[in-house]
Amino acid sequence: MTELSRHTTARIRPTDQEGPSAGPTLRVVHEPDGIDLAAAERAAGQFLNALGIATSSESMRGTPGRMARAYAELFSPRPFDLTTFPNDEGYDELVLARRIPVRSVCEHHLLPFVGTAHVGYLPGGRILGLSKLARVVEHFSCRPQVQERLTKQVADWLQTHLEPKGVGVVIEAEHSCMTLRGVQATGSSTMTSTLLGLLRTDGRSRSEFLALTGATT
Ligand SMILES: Nc1nc2c(ncn2[C@@H]2O[C@H](COP(=O)(O)OP(=O)(O)OP(=O)(O)O)[C@@H](O)[C@H]2O)c(=O)[nH]1
Ligand SMILES: [Zn+2]
Repeated sequence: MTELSRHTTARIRPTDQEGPSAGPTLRVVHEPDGIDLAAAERAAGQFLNALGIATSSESMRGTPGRMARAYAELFSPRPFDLTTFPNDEGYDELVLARRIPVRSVCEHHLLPFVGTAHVGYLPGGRILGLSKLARVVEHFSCRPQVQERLTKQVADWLQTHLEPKGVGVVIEAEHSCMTLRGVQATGSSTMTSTLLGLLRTDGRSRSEFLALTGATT
């Protein structure tokens, strides 16, 4: 079973199973392997105590529970409908959503990385509700991640479910594990990209996409 299928369920409602694969009511649900908040709270308390941090004061008594709920929230994306519309006008130029916020957690240190994503596609038979580009980014951000995988998962998922002529994803993010601690490279950011279909193979489309995202060829 792939990483994608293990974590992500895309359901088509029974009333609407006909038409292209990305029909108007494709329900996207993330099913984490199982969140036990009580166990997470106990573990968070032990973790803090093991680091010499007492949790007995009034102001910190609730901290293990808050930690458990905070991480559970970071790992629980909101379900959404992947709404698409027929491309009746045959629009065949780039659709690009820029500066979509990215908030994720690196899987090595469980520290946040934050930045922006530029997500674009060249339409095929259907166009996508614009907000869904940001929802797909959120969907794959809400789990322990590496930026390279996040970038590729967003692109691959759109390619599979929207079937456009091309997809491009560029992410620029600051990893707090690299800025607040460790090497302490304050202000550094990391860029990653995935280009698929015509955005990968057609020189003009590729250059246009990279120019509009501010990335260089
Ligand atoms: N490729 C990649 N690496 C990441 C990402 N997020 C964090 N890392 C890196 O994961 C690596 C883990 O390396 P380790 O040597 O095991 O961890 P460490 O001793 O804490 O390393 P330092 O951060 O260098 O102190 C670090 O180099 C992090 O910068 C990511 O999204 N992609
Ligand atoms: Zn890290």
